[in-house]
Amino acid sequence: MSIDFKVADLSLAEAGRHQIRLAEHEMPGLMALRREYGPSQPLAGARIAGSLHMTVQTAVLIETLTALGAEVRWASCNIFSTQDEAAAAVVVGNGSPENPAGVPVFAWKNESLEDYWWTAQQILTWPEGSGGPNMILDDGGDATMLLHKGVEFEAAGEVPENPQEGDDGYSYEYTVILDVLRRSLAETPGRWTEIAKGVRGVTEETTTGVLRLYQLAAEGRLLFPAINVNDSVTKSKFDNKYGIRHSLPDGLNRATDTLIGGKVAVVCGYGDVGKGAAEALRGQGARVIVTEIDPICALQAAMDGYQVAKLESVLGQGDLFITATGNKDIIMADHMAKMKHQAIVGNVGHFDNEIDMAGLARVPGIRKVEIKPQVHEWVFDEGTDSQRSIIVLSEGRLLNLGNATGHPSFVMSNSFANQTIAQIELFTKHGTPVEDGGYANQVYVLPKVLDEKVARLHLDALGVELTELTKSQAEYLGVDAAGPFKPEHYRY
Ligand SMILES: NC(=O)c1ccc[n+]([C@@H]2O[C@H](COP(=O)([O-])OP(=O)(O)OC[C@H]3O[C@@H](n4cnc5c(N)ncnc54)[C@H](O)[C@@H]3O)[C@@H](O)[C@H]2O)c1
Ligand SMILES: Nc1ncnc2c1ncn2CC[C@H](O)C(=O)O
Repeated sequence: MSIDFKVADLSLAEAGRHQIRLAEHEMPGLMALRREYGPSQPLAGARIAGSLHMTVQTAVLIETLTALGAEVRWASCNIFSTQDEAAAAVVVGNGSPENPAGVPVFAWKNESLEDYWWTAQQILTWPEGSGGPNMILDDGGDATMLLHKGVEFEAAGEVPENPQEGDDGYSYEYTVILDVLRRSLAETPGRWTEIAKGVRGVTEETTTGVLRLYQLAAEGRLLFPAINVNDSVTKSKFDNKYGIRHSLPDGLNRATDTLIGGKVAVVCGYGDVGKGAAEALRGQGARVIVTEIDPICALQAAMDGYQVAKLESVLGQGDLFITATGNKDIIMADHMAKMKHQAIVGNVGHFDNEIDMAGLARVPGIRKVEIKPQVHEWVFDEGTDSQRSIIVLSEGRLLNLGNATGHPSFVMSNSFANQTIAQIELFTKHGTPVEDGGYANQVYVLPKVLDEKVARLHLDALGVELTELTKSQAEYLGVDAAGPFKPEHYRY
């Protein structure tokens, strides 16, 4: 291979290619964008650092970006979410003229945290003379955060001391990140500042990554423009909800094959993901209890027929606990100690900070038993009359990608069509004055007309027959018959 890469097993490439070929049929949005923009090559010159779950669906996204002229380097945004056959197929390539040599991928299932942060460096540091990345495509914001922290510490002239266990804000992963940056500053001072200068913008996939972007922007620390892909309606109201509705039961069944029907399922968080999770579990016959902090979402859950309770009130009832909050410290060790024998605990939020895995490991006498990869039994009070255990999936990381293969292609086609359009927007509008439609170092959402375009690209495949507004109806509604059909403040 003439490119650099690190994947589990290149011999899986043929198997991956078959799955990618079938996925293309299920991703009409991406395939339509390849037809529409292929001739004009709008991403020619784009060098995209991608940090997003390396799945079969992501492979179709990557090969759409290269079909539009981009060079790409890719890592996964989670240590368990890579499908090794997809990674191998992307490295080998699809033999197209725009992608003759394949794409450098640095991702494999079951990375260590040290591996993970090594892969993040690989997508941000391009071969000598290549010019480095000029676009970032992020999911959760780890690549964007590494670059921003690198610039911050280079400006400070040093990397802070590693926090010690027990310090506020301590996590082992954060010490890994600081070690990476400390080595980098020693080896190549100014590297991250140089890289950041070349980046035209970042497009962010998910709710949690978007939160981090708005925080950076609010502090005036965002180093380049950003597009919040998550809040395209055709992303968050589809992927987050209908995607999890499909992939949560998939993950649970592959992990434990425990019957869900008749059981009590507790879903923490009733936002877009929690709504899909609750619907899926009710669809399997579970009695679903929701926890929420937001009175509006709590009222929605109640009106959708769910009991809404505090987690502490239902610990002894739940057979299944799923976190979907995008927040931290949701299920703590003392909660898990009070759960029923063999209760199943899993997370579908972006990060593993929703479930207190570190606290669980510190419980006196606790024993961790690997049932199979990404399925662990944690035994409390072993050898005593009160011995019991819980089953934790994917070590608290998102189980639909750790224990299964994530959302299906059709729903990811919506998300990734938004990603592709957002990449084209930021790359081609670089240098355009804001008053002429360019982008400042702020966070933007794609215009509704593009959101509706993504929806249109997916209607035929589902046999949708769209009604057209008459001229007088359009005038009555005060909209253009071709759309956009809703005001910006409309909530879908
Ligand atoms: N696993 C996947 O494939 C996948 C897909 C999309 C998004 N996500 C991630 O899932 C998470 C949720 O995404 P979302 O779009 O549903 O976000 P959201 O903001 O729409 O919903 C989160 C909900 O959790 C609630 N919440 C916050 N703290 C809580 C607490 N302590 N107790 C109970 N409820 C609480 C909020 O009020 C909100 O209603 C994010 O981390 C997002 O990045 C994962
Ligand atoms: N199949 C998938 N491929 C890539 N990413 C996936 C897949 N399923 C869920 N995700 C997570 C991305 C999702 O848009 C998010 O917001 O986290």
